[in-house]
Amino acid sequence: MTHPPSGFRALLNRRASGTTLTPSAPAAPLLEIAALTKSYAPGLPPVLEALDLSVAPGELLTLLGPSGCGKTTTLRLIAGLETPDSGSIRIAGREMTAPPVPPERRGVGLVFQDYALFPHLTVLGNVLFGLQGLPRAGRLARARETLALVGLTVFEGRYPHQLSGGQQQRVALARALAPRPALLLLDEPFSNLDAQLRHSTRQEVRAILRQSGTTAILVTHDQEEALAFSDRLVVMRAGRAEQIGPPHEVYAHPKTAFVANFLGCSNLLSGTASGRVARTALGDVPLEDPAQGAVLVSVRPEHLAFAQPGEDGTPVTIVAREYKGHDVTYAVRLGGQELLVHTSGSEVWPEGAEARVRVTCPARAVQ
Ligand SMILES: Nc1ncnc2c1ncn2[C@@H]1O[C@H](COP(=O)(O)OP(=O)(O)OP(=O)(O)O)[C@@H](O)[C@H]1O
Repeated sequence: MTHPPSGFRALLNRRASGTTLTPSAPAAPLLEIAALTKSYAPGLPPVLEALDLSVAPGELLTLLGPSGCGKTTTLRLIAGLETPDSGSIRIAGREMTAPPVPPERRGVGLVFQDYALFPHLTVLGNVLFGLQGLPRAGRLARARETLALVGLTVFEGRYPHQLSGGQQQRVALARALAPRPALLLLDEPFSNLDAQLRHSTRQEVRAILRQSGTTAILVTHDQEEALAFSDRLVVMRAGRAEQIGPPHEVYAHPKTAFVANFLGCSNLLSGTASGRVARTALGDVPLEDPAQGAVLVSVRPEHLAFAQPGEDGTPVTIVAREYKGHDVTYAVRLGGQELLVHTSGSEVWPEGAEARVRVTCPARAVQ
């Protein structure tokens, strides 16, 4: 759970003109972070350790990782709400850390989990609040334009408590977008919404950001959200970026056991590799990349299937079944280890059954 930081009001209060940053060249990164390190107290291990990150203009990047890995701290450092111990943050080519640029002059907008709307202001009033630097006529036009962008024109006279959670989050988005920030930071913005609303709001927000060409960083610990939302994602672990890439690449080619299990789930088997094959408890498993010697092999549950009569397979016992309609996940026992097998819903095996499984795709050797 994250709350609006103390500098939030300052960010909302920033002048809408004159502080908005535009990238100097379209190809240059909009945000560049280099060797960013932060500890909250002397003697404690750093919360962020030499983090490198770059975000292209218009890109939607997600920071994904377990609680406490430093996601919110990264956003707070970018926004200027925390000071780094060392390292550099450049937004649109401008160094933000030395000398420190105050939050309200960074061209950064923020959206939080709990919306942080002002309850005594109408929807329009909330959006206008972020535009105090513009002439009154300009403010009204820009606020209404942004409310139209998020599809809330008809609600402009309502108060936050008269809106659904998803609508409130779109007001918060409008308020953050109205001053045309160079970079939008979204800190777990969908976590307060129920599952269905979370899904639709996420899609709407993504479409709005795309339509407005906004560069954004989303913080989440929800892997499905990260996969669906981002152009690239950063899997963070203990203050470091463990792997960065487009969602499908990171999912298909995890470099470490941590990434394989944090983004989706994976069966990890120890084995001995010789070129493109590893000998494991599942037999000889084909490898995507050649390796030698002792390896840890990651096999996605959807890359295991039950062998049909006549097909080779390793004998297993089915210990549990989770039927989900369109598909089924089985836990199977193989020696002393339990593996997950993900199959289509058309194939239903009873618990306790003896079956055989086979690997259907080349696997990854991970660190
Ligand atoms: N103001 C602070 N003072 C001291 N320690 C802090 C402070 N803020 C965060 N921390 C610590 O820094 C670490 C990283 O916190 P951070 O909020 O960045 O993690 P996170 O990945 O965003 O976690 P979550 O998903 O739970 O929000 C945690 O161990 C946290 O307890």
